[in-house]
Amino acid sequence: MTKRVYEAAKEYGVSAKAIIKTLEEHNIKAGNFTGIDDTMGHILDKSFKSPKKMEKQGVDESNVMTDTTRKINDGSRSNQMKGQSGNVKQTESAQKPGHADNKDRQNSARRQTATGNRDGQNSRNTQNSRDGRNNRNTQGNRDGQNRGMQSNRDGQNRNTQGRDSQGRSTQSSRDGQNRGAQGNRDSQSRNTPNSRGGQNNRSTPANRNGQNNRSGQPGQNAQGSQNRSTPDKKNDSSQQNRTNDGKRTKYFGRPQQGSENRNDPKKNKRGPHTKNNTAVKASRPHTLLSNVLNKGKNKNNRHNQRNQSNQRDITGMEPMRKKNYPEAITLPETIIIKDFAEKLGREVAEVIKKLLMGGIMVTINQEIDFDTASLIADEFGVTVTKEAPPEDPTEIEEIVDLPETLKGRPPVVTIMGHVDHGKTSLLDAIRQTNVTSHEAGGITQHIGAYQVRYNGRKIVFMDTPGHEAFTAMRARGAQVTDIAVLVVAADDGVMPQTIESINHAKSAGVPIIVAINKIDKEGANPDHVMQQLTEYGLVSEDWGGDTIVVPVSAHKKIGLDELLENILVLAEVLDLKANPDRPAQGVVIEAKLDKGRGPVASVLIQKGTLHVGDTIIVGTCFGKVRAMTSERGERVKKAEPSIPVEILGLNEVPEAGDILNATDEKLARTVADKRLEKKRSSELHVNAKVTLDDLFNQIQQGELKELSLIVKGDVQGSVEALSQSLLAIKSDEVRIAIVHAGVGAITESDIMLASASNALIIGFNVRPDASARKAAEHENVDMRTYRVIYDAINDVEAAIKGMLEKKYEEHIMGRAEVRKIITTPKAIVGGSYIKEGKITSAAKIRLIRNGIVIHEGEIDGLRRFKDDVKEVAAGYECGITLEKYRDIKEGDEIEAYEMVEVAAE
Ligand SMILES: Nc1nc2c(ncn2[C@@H]2O[C@H](COP(=O)(O)OP(=O)(O)OP(=O)(O)O)[C@@H](O)[C@H]2O)c(=O)[nH]1
Repeated sequence: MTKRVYEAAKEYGVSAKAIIKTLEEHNIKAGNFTGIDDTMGHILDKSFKSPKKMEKQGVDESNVMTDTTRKINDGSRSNQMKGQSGNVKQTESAQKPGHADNKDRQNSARRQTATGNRDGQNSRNTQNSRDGRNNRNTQGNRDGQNRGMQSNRDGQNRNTQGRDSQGRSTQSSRDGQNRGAQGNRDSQSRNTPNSRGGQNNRSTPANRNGQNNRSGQPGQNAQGSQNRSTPDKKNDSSQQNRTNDGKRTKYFGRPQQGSENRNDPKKNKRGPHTKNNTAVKASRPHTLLSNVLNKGKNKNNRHNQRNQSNQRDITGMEPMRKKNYPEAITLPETIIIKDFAEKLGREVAEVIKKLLMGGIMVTINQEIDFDTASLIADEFGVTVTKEAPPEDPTEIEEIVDLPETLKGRPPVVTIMGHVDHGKTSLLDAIRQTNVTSHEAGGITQHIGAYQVRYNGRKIVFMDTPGHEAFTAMRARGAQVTDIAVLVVAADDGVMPQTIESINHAKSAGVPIIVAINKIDKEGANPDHVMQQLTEYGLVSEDWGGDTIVVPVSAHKKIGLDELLENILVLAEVLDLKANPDRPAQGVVIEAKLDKGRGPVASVLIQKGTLHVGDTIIVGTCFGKVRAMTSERGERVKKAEPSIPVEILGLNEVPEAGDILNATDEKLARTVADKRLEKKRSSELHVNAKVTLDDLFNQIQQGELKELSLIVKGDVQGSVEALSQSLLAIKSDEVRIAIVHAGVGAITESDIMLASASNALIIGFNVRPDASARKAAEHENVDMRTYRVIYDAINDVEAAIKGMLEKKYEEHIMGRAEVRKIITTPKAIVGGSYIKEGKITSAAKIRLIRNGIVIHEGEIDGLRRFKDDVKEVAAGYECGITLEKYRDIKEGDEIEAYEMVEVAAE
């Protein structure tokens, strides 16, 4: 009777676990009650019997295993050890050129070893005249054993295809053994790994080979399985094995045939390097299938897949289903993962995985930018070039100016600085000294910029001090400023807007000249200012830095020449140039509709020269330049780079920051039309947004069948409660859907979601953050915030029924940031900085922490220095105490608002 694992364990004096583990290492799954077949027996012998014992047993076993087979077995082992065969001819052939090409010598060795085994098997089969059952068992055992040993030697390889193939062979052997030698093994045996091996074998080449051998034809898998499941048949099969003993070469016909082919290259259709080919050829269709199966079986095993391809290489065959990965691809600015994977010829999962490894989480339909995509493509060894962006019919083609066409142009200067530090006074002082007195005549008029002449050279000053104009232009992609003059009052020093100005200039890449103003004033301390500026990276040239610092007095007109001189020096360093001989390009600084003259636009020409009579396109407007005027009110016929002019002749009023292009009339018209179309459609899109006020109207007009809501709240409980209550609102006309509900402040992404899904945002005890407010304004998204759930539900219900009462509207006055907490015996004072608008002592306030409203109430005290004040404007600091509330913390936001009565419509 067959030994069970636990019995064997006793016999070897080891634990059953050790037995199971050892068998597992040889790809045999076993449990405590699994019967030990011969293959297993040999494995266990080798593992748990001492060499001496083994030797002895080897002799003892001579009645089972012939000397020949042992020799071959040894040969196979030595093949494995050396990675080459010294004594088996067929194995030598494995080293022929086709294999020598193979870089993976290790695999080659493995392959050779496998072949050696097979060969050995064949020769055994041929030579052996012993009982078929035994032979087959022996073969099976040896085969299994050898390969098992190989697996042992190369643990890594256990999961490779090589190993698979070994595994399959092993299983096949076992299978053959089961069916052949122990055809009537008990059912338990069928449930052992062997029988599982048998199942696998049905789809594996080795087994199929075995089956073919047995049946003499392929496609006997079913029979194989029948054998296993039908004892009678199994017996038949074993009977057949035995009776067919003499025809064993037929049994193993294919390998034998393969062996012949290997020995005789002439017979080998695939050429000299196909020793293995032949073997594989015989089983190629099976291999294909088994590859697929193995892929599924071992899909998580990268090594396996890698070695599969190695194995194929060793065979010298074309890798099966070889993918032709592109070497180079072109990519647009952004690409969806799915399309990207397609371009790479890779699985989406592979691409996502690579991104994940780079710390980027994406989904199949998500977009990645060109840079990210190039990095990933690089990982796959694919070269990337950027696709030319599709032509935009709303764009005017950029003219590239050759270096030789460029000529010097005046610098354009913007004056920036904190409130009251003297920007306007400085501009005026420069204008008075350098415009009115030097260029007599003409009434100066405001056109947004003016030119001054100093030492025979021009400087253009933007007439709108402060960074508002600067940032507005930049937001539209227009950069007009070459140099920023940062005005800092010598008595006040660096203030919040000074820092903001520095940051704006820095982010725009505009060099800064510091003008320390009011040096005439008592208490002026320019050194202190210079000291403060070093903290922001502005180190004066006098102190070894590279920032030009000029002490000035706008009032006393001190240092103005020096300032202008330095502007010109810096301009020279900047080497400001433009091509004046080309169609003009400029930026609108200001625009208005003049009753008498029609649309008027102040433009700063940046490239080329604008002439009266030129056809121009400015944003969505177009026209012919009817007249041009300088800031002195003089009519001019042309305007060169850096020159500000006021132009007449446009069909509409453009917006500040719009780009002017001189072009031909037809193009101007069509492009302006396209731009207008684009603008209208985007406006239409924005206008279609649902609002609580317009809800009833939209429902009535049948425009709205579903009211989408985004619910944000301070805690999960309130979000859930509010969502449930909102969903419970009954209406025949409209269905309520909550597209998103979450905890936390209303963010920009909530707004974008609301915009995309035409949803209303209902906030409970939360407020929108700054970017969300801006986005909501831009996207026309209606946000409603509540402190009482009941109010929110009431409002939505009333809006659906068209009964929304709206007597008062909340008007946000300003926002302050609490920067320091001052504790006094009487109160907790929030030392705050007014970021936007203003805060008045009578305002209602909300105290917001991380976007959550933590308190709503009134202001108790508003102080600047030691004085109580009624209001504090943006850019100033103040102390705020709240009525009956002391939990103020640094970083909190105080939002001041008032309720404004809305006039009845
Ligand atoms: N003593 C002295 N006072 C000056 C000087 N320059 C400006 N001032 C005064 O400082 C105050 C603010 O000057 P503005 O030119 O209005 O300052 P600003 O920076 O343009 O102010 P905003 O336009 O409010 O941002 C005015 O009262 C000026 O008279 C100066 O050089 N010396």
